[in-house]
Amino acid sequence: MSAKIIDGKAVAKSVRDDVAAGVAALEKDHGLVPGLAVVLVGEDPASQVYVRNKGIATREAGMRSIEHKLRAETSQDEVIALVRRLNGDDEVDGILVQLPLPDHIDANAVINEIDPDKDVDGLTEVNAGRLVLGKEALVPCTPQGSILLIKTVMEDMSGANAVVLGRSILVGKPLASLLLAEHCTVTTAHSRTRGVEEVCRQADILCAAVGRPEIVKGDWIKPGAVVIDIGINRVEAPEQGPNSEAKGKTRLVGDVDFDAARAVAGAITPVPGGVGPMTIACLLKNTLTAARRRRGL
Ligand SMILES: Nc1nc(=O)c2c([nH]1)NC[C@@H]1CN(c3ccc(C(=O)N[C@@H](CCC(=O)O)C(=O)O)cc3)C=[N+]21
Ligand SMILES: [Mg+2]
Repeated sequence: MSAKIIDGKAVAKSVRDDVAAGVAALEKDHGLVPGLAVVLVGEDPASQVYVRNKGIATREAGMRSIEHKLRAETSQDEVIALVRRLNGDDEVDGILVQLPLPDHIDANAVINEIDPDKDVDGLTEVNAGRLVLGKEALVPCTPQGSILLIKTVMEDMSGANAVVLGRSILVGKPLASLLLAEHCTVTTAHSRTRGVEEVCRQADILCAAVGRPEIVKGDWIKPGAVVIDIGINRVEAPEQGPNSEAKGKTRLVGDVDFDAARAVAGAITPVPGGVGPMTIACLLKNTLTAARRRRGL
């Protein structure tokens, strides 16, 4: 048996098309063009690529992209002052502060300055609280995208055993809340979990978000399970010898040993082309949602 490969790029495209249609309707009916402000501090190359891609996707959806690029030495107070300015700017519907921030800045302090109704990353304490309480929230993009991908292969998650590997604030914790809201029986496993392989083998839905390349092996997976690989790990391309042209090149791998897993799973997301594209699509979705809700639409 070989698993169905879940095409995150295709699902993301359809989410983005829906967002674009919603944006067009908002402009036609109300003369509103949603705006997404992205704040980048420093010159981290990976972050620069993400921010550029977000800008392109935002404009493709018909929204305004407002990019603030600050020097790596920018003080925490200056970043907070910018966030407050964006909070007060009516043209700005969504605010995303790109993580990680430089070491001298307390990311928590900055994130919690964001107006919760513009917090399109869903990372403020207010949105995290709303999510856990089952209230209307802006939901973190990667977990939201993961749920949408599961729904493409599983009509009803009710009663399913869902295991989330990882307990980060960005992914693991909110994903566990979302799975619970879908009526799954949810287990969060992490570095202190005893017998993690056996825990994973019970999963009808296995979500891996620990940031360790290919740690989930084929024999951790229950036959027929849905496997959502949230890891994005850049590793040295191993097939390249010292004389290879590609020496020093890297490739992207997930937290799951894909080739082994696809022989056991019922459905699986690839890396790249799985959850990653959904993250950006859901960011656009949240920005449209924020633009509507802020105006009671
Ligand atoms: N405030 C904040 N919110 C974030 O959501 C956030 C962040 N900071 N900092 C960095 C991480 C990472 N992240 C990704 C988004 C899309 C892809 C993505 O589209 N990946 C492609 C491949 C991209 C590539 O080739 O590098 C894929 O998986 O197919 C990956 C990673 C959002 N993050
Ligand atoms: Mg996110």
